[in-house]
Amino acid sequence: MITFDAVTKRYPDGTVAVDHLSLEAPTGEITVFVGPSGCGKTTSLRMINRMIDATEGQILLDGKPVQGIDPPALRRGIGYVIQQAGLFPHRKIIDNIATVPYLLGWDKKKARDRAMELLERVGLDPAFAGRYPFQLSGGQQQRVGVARALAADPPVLLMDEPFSAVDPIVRTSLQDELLRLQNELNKTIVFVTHDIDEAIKLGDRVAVLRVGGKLAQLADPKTLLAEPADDFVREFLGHDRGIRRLQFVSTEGLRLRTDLVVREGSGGSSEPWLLVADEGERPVGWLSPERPGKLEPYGTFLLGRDSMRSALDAALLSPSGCAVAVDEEGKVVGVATREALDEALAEAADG
Ligand SMILES: Nc1ncnc2c1ncn2[C@@H]1O[C@H](COP(=O)(O)OP(=O)(O)OP(=O)(O)O)[C@@H](O)[C@H]1O
Repeated sequence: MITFDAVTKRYPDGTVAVDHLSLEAPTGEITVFVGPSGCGKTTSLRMINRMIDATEGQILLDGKPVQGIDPPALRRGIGYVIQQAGLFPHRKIIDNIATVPYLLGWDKKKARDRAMELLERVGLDPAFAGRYPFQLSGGQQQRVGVARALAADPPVLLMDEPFSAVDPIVRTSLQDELLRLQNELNKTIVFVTHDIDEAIKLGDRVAVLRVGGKLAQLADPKTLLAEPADDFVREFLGHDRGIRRLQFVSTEGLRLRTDLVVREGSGGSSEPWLLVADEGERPVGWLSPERPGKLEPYGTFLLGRDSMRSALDAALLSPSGCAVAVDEEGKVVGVATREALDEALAEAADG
């Protein structure tokens, strides 16, 4: 657990970057610091590993003030990932990853074995081990940065805008990868971003900071979206707040119709749309009895696993306005009609 206890940072020129910040980043969870440019996110993060020292207040690591721990010893237990990875350009990937194990005096073979293990863990081809950073894409370098931070298995990981320099598709896959890794590793992670979508996706808890380094709100993403503390947070969350909230509404109890699912070639119905499924019960397309023989596109969501946001998206992908519920194998479970989606939305708005 990392505890900020009334932490203030005043730079020598008088700028107050962080102002009486008090919060806890629980063990094994991802705590995200988010806020507009200059609100003190990076300063807060760097005070944890003492790259910057607090002016007032204390930061405690599992109850021990970090100010009392020698910085090199402190940083051995804290992995650090920055934007654009910050890899050593003249070292091979394997040696970049093994940086901290080498510093800790591990023997070369053990350090390199560990680096190879991590290379795979972060989803990279072992063949990259012998390359240099410039021979990797930005996203691949970022994965190496994560592997390097994890090399000595530190319990704490600090990540400062680690994915902001890559394109949106690579960014999404890096975020997914981090969540997958965290599932296995359960590190205490503090993650800095200015992107609220990233904060909501990754954070178990999200700390919204305002310029002047004051905490505006600390909450889990669902609560943040449902109950912003004030106008600043509401504005920062943006106009899509309602839609984003649907990410946290389950599709589990959604009312489904199975009578609208038919086999190819079946005819005659008074329904405006029927979903055609193949022999293996997989969806093929929507059929309007008015236009026999012409199948229209469909959208699916995984029942109970995907959120209402995905179900709505699936409905919007089809002229039928209905979403197709499937199971883990992609087989049709039923169809959520507009009425069923409406009901669920009304319930979500109430709750
Ligand atoms: N060494 C310094 N000396 C004086 N002021 C500083 C120094 N470093 C940062 N600041 C100021 O402290 C405030 C907080 O900076 P910080 O880098 O922590 O913000 P941030 O939220 O991480 O911003 P960004 O999202 O733009 O990276 C800013 O006003 C910044 O100009």
